[in-house]
Amino acid sequence: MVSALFDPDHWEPIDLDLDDLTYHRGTDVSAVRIAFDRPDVRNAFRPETVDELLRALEHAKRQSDVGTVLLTGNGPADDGGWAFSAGGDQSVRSDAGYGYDESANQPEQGDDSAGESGDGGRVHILEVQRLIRHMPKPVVAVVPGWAVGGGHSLHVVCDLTIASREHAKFKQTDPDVASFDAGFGSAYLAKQVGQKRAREIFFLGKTYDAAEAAEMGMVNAVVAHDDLEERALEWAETMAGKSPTAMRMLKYAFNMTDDGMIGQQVFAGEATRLAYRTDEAAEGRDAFLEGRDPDFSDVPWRY
Ligand SMILES: CC(C)(COP(=O)(O)OP(=O)(O)OC[C@H]1O[C@@H](n2cnc3c(N)ncnc32)[C@H](O)[C@@H]1OP(=O)(O)O)[C@@H](O)C(=O)NCCC(=O)NCCSC(=O)CCC(=O)c1ccccc1C(=O)O
Repeated sequence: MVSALFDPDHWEPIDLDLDDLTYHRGTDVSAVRIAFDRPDVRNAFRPETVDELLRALEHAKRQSDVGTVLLTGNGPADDGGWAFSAGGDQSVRSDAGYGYDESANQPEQGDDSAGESGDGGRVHILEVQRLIRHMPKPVVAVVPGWAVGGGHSLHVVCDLTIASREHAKFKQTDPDVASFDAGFGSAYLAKQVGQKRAREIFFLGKTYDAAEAAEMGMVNAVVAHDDLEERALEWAETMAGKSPTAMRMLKYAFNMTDDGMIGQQVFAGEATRLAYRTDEAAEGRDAFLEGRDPDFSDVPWRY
């Protein structure tokens, strides 16, 4: 069983040789489902999990017939607990970051998905955050249980969050374990819930249920636990019916005001891609290739 909330009728597996995640593609909806699959540690992520997330998200990004990414956590654990993710796996954390399991296969050198391991530890969940942020399609956090620490930050950076009424719980333990997500996990959270609330979440470390999180503005919808994935799939179907270009441009427009020059660059890249489709662009390219001056005389100065 993948997860008690997983409906095998709607999904087929994608084989990326994953151990810490499951990865599926919708059979009748143009969505993928990526799920943490370490329920017995509340879906905490270790470096191997993060490498796999980077691979799965990059794969999802490149599927031009996939409109939505659902990110969730499988469950329940043997003790009945549910989790989206409890953040970085503290059992493999050292003073250099988070370490790989030495007894297992490590990423090969030159494997881009693994990145540089530097002095032996990794703190590369932030690369996952950036991939979600720049994903040219919506990413939905589907939260069936705990979203804690770095797991909380992941739901914050997703475009939408849908949460289990009965089991979803939101909590920031970063300062309890001497960690601090000083980017999207905190500063962007403050844009969602306001400065006082964001500071309360980090400084007091209280636990909030789905209804409280929705009231604060960091959760879009609270759904009966058993209906969680079905509702997420309905959202994916709704979004699949919309213009892919409009959705991509809107996502990047929402990002842009908070993302500085990188936000402008990402949005501008998409604008360039659209401009490349014009006759004007073809004329510029053809003139260069034919060794002549470009003739833009037929191109109107639009207003
Ligand atoms: C999530 C809890 C609140 C759940 O509580 P409860 O339901 O009572 O279950 P437990 O009995 O506590 O846990 C069950 C089982 O899971 C293990 N476990 C839970 N969380 C983790 C974890 N994060 N790491 C390792 N193991 C975990 C727990 O030990 C139990 O195991 P048993 O063997 O059965 O005893 C509660 O579990 C809890 O508070 N968990 C810790 C949450 C936490 O502090 N997370 C880490 C925050 S820091 C972080 O996430 C890294 C931040 C980060 O990503 C980052 C930030 C800035 C720069 C870079 C990075 C980066 O790249 O990493």
